[in-house]
Amino acid sequence: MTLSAQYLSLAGRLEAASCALEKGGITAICGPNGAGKSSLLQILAGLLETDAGEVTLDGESLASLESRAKRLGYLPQAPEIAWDVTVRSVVELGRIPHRDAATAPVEAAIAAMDLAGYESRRAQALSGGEQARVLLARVLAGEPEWILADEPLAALDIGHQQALIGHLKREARAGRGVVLVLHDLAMAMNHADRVLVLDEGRLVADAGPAEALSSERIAEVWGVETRWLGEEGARALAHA
Ligand SMILES: Nc1ncnc2c1ncn2[C@@H]1O[C@H](COP(=O)(O)OP(=O)(O)OP(=O)(O)O)[C@@H](O)[C@H]1O
Repeated sequence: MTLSAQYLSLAGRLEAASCALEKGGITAICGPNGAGKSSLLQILAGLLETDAGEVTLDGESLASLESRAKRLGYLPQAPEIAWDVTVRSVVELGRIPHRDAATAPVEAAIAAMDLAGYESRRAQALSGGEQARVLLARVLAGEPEWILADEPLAALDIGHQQALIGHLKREARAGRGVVLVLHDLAMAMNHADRVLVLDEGRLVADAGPAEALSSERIAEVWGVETRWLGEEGARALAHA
């Protein structure tokens, strides 16, 4: 049930980062530009080699795990669709690790990402946010145990952001692991169960959102004076 990283180091990108992530909740990875968030996510997904350290899934090294692609679904930062194919074909690619043509997960993913009616359209000709939803649907169609998504909310309008975070919360409650790189600290504060904060390649916090994203920590790591407004679960971040 655990995706675990031990002393991950990669020159200029990460320094001895260790964490043990659990299924059943949303973990957010936050930090300033260049802090190492995408690098950590790619390493957790088994897509980037480290100079030192190891990632294990339920105690087994990712490096030697044959079922990695089936168990870990990864969405890169600012993805683009480079192939001239239909929306449905892109979403169906999510089934490749399973080597099947199951339609129910494809339909469910299309519905979850509000893409009903888009199935026959050319994916390349969609807007940036629509393409982002198609690529998210591809990840969901693979029904991975872990969803690792780099800035999945960045291109989405507020309605689709709310819908996606609601969907990911339900996936987490249903027992999946969800790990999201987020720049929107209010989203992390309101929706994550746990927040990892990276600063210049070092993991400087691994705690619940209120502790990890305190105003003091934001000042220290991001160099910005802020204060949290509103109630728990509906906080907004204001410049102090
Ligand atoms: N392919 C690469 N080769 C070498 N260094 C890289 C590579 N990709 C990123 N870096 C460097 O590693 C550091 C961490 O980059 P990373 O993309 O992990 O940061 P990030 O926290 O995701 O940043 P952002 O918020 O800007 O997306 C940066 O200094 C970056 O310049």
